[in-house]
Amino acid sequence: MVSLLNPALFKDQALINGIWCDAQSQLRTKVINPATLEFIGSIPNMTDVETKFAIESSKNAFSVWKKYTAKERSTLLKKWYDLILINLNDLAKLITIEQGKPLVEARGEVLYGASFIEWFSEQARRIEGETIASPSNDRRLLTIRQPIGVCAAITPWNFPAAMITRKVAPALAAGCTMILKPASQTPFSALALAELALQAGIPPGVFNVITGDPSPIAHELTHNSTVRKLTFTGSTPIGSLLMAHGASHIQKSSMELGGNAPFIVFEDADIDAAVEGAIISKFRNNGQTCVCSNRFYIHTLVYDEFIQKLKAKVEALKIGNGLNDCTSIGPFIDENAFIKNKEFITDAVSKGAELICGGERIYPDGLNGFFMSPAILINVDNTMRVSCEEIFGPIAPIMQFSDEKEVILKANDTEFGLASYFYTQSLARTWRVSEALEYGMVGINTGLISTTEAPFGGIKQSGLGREGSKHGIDEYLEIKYLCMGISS
Ligand SMILES: NC(=O)C1=CN([C@@H]2O[C@H](COP(=O)(O)OP(=O)(O)OC[C@H]3O[C@@H](n4cnc5c(N)ncnc54)[C@H](OP(=O)(O)O)[C@@H]3O)[C@@H](O)[C@H]2O)C=CC1
Ligand SMILES: O=C(O)CCCC(=O)O
Repeated sequence: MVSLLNPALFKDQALINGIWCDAQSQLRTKVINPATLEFIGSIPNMTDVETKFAIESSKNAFSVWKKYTAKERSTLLKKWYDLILINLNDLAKLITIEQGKPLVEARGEVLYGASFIEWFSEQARRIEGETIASPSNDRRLLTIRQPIGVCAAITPWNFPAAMITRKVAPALAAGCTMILKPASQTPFSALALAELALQAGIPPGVFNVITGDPSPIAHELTHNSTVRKLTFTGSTPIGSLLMAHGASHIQKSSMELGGNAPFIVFEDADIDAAVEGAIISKFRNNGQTCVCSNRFYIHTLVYDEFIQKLKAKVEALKIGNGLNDCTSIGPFIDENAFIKNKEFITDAVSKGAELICGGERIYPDGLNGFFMSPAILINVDNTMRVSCEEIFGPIAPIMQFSDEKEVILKANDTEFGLASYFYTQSLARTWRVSEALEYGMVGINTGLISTTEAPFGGIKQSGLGREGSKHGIDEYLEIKYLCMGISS
């Protein structure tokens, strides 16, 4: 049992129509702490049966919620935001215990997650239509924007709070209702957020949370034509599967999928800044974010300096239980993630790469969790899995280059297109490279790009749609065109 300042935040039931409930089967799934392997609690193992109830509840709630004025919705979202800030420390502790990230990052995630609720509480009041110049005097043309209706979200374990608010807040701001299925490995943050939404006065059924077996739940969410929109963050294969399911009734979807971010350091870069950016963009959340740098391209003229400085910083990272204040790197989410990363290293080394630090299983302070020391691989090439697949772990694969055109070709040579990064002090190169990179997001002289105010999303197989920013709410609105005949 987790000890919290506000014990009411630890919920181990699903929330349907404002009522905390168990699975009809009474089956439950265990959740463990990935740093200690200790049992945290368990959650109802629901299936399509409970999903149908949740959809019905969301449908009924939609008929009420869509009639709230924009200001009323905005006020309730703002109350939710305020309650999250009041409970910041408990929510951060829950994230660290179920996901493993250091407490300082978990606090950052709660604030980042809350910022979407604050932002969309403001955007709720800026949903606007347009008037259109008419081609004839006997007609007037205009548009209004209306909520899509019942929406569903399926979220991953790497950001147990922020991936929820980034989807739920714009949906509710638009006047939609939402059914969430959080990741089974990190459900407690989502359930705590739902409890706070109830306390804020968001009406029953507007935000439902169901936990359990992803296949039957997702099957119902994607085949039931009441659910007009699905938003997903996770792996590309599951995103593709969900889109295919939803296609049966032309379900609208937004997808935030895998990445393979290049991180390019040109010869005119500020190397200390580039090393700092590399540490943040590669090792944040133990490398488990979709925008983490996946491949480093370093210009030959600054290669030795970059490697030497990066290695010193990587070796200084403190690995351990995220609840300890000095920890900068936590565990993998599970053993499979550890094994996958070990295989990346073995594959790369067998093809000629050199492991210059890390890559070992470790037991910091005697902990049994899924820990690996952060690794740097040099002499990497594009035949190695580590440069083609999403790593999602603390491995930095490094390659050299000497020509701008060549490095852009290599950076774009992937089916992914989410985040990319480069370092230079040349203004002309900044524009050239920014325009040439085939990615939804480009970090220039920074390794940290995410913020509520900016559009987050990818191109190619990294996804569809944008989250956050003024565009995020559009994903939950339909445009309706009104054509008014006018007798003269
Ligand atoms: N873009 C991103 O931010 C993320 C990318 N990934 C990538 O995916 C890899 C694998 O991670 P993993 O956690 O397995 O990612 P998944 O895509 O499998 O999981 C993400 C979400 O999808 C759900 N899910 C799993 N299987 C199905 C299914 N058949 N139908 C519907 N929903 C499903 C999961 O539920 P449940 O938890 O119940 O299994 C979870 O809620 C990572 O190593 C990383 O490369 C992973 C997470 C986030
Ligand atoms: O990994 C993700 O899907 C979310 C990235 C977190 C962020 O930077 O917004």
